[in-house]
Amino acid sequence: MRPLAGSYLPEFFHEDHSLPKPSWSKDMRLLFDQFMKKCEDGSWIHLPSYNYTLFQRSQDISAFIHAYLPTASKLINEEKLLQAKIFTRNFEDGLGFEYVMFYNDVEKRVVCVFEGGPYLQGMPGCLHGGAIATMIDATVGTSAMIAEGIVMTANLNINFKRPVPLCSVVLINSQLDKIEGRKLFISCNVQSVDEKTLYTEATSLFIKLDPEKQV
Ligand SMILES: CCCCCCCCCCCC(=O)SCCNC(=O)CCNC(=O)[C@H](O)C(C)(C)COP(=O)(O)OP(=O)(O)OC[C@H]1O[C@@H](n2cnc3c(N)ncnc32)[C@H](O)[C@@H]1OP(=O)(O)O
Repeated sequence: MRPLAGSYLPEFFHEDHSLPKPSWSKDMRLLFDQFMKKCEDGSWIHLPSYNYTLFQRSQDISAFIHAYLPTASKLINEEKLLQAKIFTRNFEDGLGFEYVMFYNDVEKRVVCVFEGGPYLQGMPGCLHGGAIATMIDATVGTSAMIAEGIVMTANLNINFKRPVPLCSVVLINSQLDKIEGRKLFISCNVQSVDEKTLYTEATSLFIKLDPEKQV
């Protein structure tokens, strides 16, 4: 399996969607700048984000699925796979998921600065719970992938404690708690920018995929 490499991907997939855009709010931009400052001494790393999955060439996606997900591969339409994109990165700017992640290797933490746009409404004026769950999964998933490579979410347990106001900026803080064999335990919370409101708490279990197993 070839590793993910920027030079290996077609030019139009190189756009890093985690960089500031005119649609970002002042809070989002401020937090981005604060974290970029923390990156200067190397303690934090800015994680780029693209709108493709691990591989873009159809034969590589196919090889991945056959190696890691042989059961699913029987039901997958390979032609449709050519259109596959990460769904959090395919809304128009400012309308859906706007986010940027940073990683601290010493603390084993991934922090996501997230602003959920107007197309993510659930209850009036509030962010849809599924959108929050998606971003929690993406944040803890990133943490798991950094630690162990090819992983899948086995369990995601979420307590929604306060509604998240639509179009507000939140901090998603994740922490790799422990690794036991193929199991990764990662906890997470979602807080307001001023850290005064705890919106959501979550725990998760990720499993490192074993290509010897028929999943
Ligand atoms: C560039 C782009 C970046 C983009 C980066 C963005 C990252 C996004 C991340 C998104 C990730 C997803 O949404 S993934 C999509 C949602 N998830 C899925 O579809 C996964 C579906 N489930 C599965 O395929 C399977 O259950 C697996 C792979 C998770 C595990 O299967 P397996 O490999 O056969 O493992 P198995 O033997 O069953 O379990 C291994 C050990 O884990 C335990 N275990 C397994 N499941 C559970 C469970 N739910 N709760 C407790 N414990 C469990 C077992 O008891 C066992 O413990 P012991 O006996 O060893 O002690």
